[in-house]
Amino acid sequence: MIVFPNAKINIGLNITARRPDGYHDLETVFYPLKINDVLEVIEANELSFESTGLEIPGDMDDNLCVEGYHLLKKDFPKLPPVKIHLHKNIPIGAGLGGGSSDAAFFIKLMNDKFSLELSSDAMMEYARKLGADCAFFIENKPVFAFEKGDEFEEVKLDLSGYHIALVMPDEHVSTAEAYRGVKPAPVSETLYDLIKTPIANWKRTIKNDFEGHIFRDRPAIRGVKAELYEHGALYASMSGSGASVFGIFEAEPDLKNMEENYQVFYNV
Ligand SMILES: C[C@](O)(CO)[C@H](O)COP(=O)(O)OP(=O)(O)OC[C@H]1O[C@@H](n2ccc(N)nc2=O)[C@H](O)[C@@H]1O
Ligand SMILES: Nc1ncnc2c1ncn2[C@@H]1O[C@H](COP(=O)(O)OP(=O)(O)OP(=O)(O)O)[C@@H](O)[C@H]1O
Repeated sequence: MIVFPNAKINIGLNITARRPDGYHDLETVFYPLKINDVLEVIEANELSFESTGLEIPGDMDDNLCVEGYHLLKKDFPKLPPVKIHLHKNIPIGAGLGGGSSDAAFFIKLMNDKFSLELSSDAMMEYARKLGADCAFFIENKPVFAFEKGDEFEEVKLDLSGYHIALVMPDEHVSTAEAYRGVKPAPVSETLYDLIKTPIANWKRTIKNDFEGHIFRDRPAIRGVKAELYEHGALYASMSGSGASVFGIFEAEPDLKNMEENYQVFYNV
């Protein structure tokens, strides 16, 4: 069985409080992107994991798909061993949630393949244990997310009439490091309301709280956002904890000069 885990972007990200468990409360809007990994699972005699494509840091046991297998196996001891093949295409350490998506799609695939009969809520519960971003990818539709980023309210947001371009500078930001640099603060106007306003307003109203310190330490990323605006973006922002930056355009932009320095994905 083969599935195609996709990336996400965060449109707006407000970090509102530090939680007693060391995590942070936040509000963000998750939007699915058309950049995909390929994940194949075959029944086998022993558990194995192999990856092709982009190199994934860490060994087999650190991979979120393998962690997902162990998590399910605890509750479904009869689950047979599987061979997992992941072709990695979503940039890593990019704020695109690639690892989280692989894990969520792995859970959905195992649920289908072995008829585990888990509800969407039950799969989200497993996903939450693997990472804050992970639960979003179970239903994988635009949502306003709150608390740790793993509780959701559906939002009607359809950007299919726009062109989203994604630019990947040659920088990788660790999520934990990104959170350490932020001073949480409550918001005066919730993103849940702001996201319903015209995109032309977003440049003024919708922010990613990570940009402050990450742009200070890594000016190249700030430069990418500025260039997207110079190319006519209606809205541009770093995604999640970076380092990728996306731009929302009315028509397909010509970013050829950016392609010389960065990896550019069009119409994602
Ligand atoms: C930056 C975002 O991608 C925005 O969507 C997410 O908040 C990160 O989600 P994720 O990568 O799935 O995060 P996890 O793997 O659960 O956590 C990685 C690290 O990020 C920090 N973390 C994450 C989520 C959150 N709400 N508060 C945090 O402080 C913690 O230090 C944690 O150890
Ligand atoms: N299947 C996987 N794909 C990529 N990274 C993985 C995977 N499983 C575990 N990891 C670990 O997770 C780390 C970050 O992965 P990922 O690419 O999802 O981060 P990110 O782009 O910063 O996403 P996020 O938006 O969730 O912060 C990697 O450095 C790697 O060690």
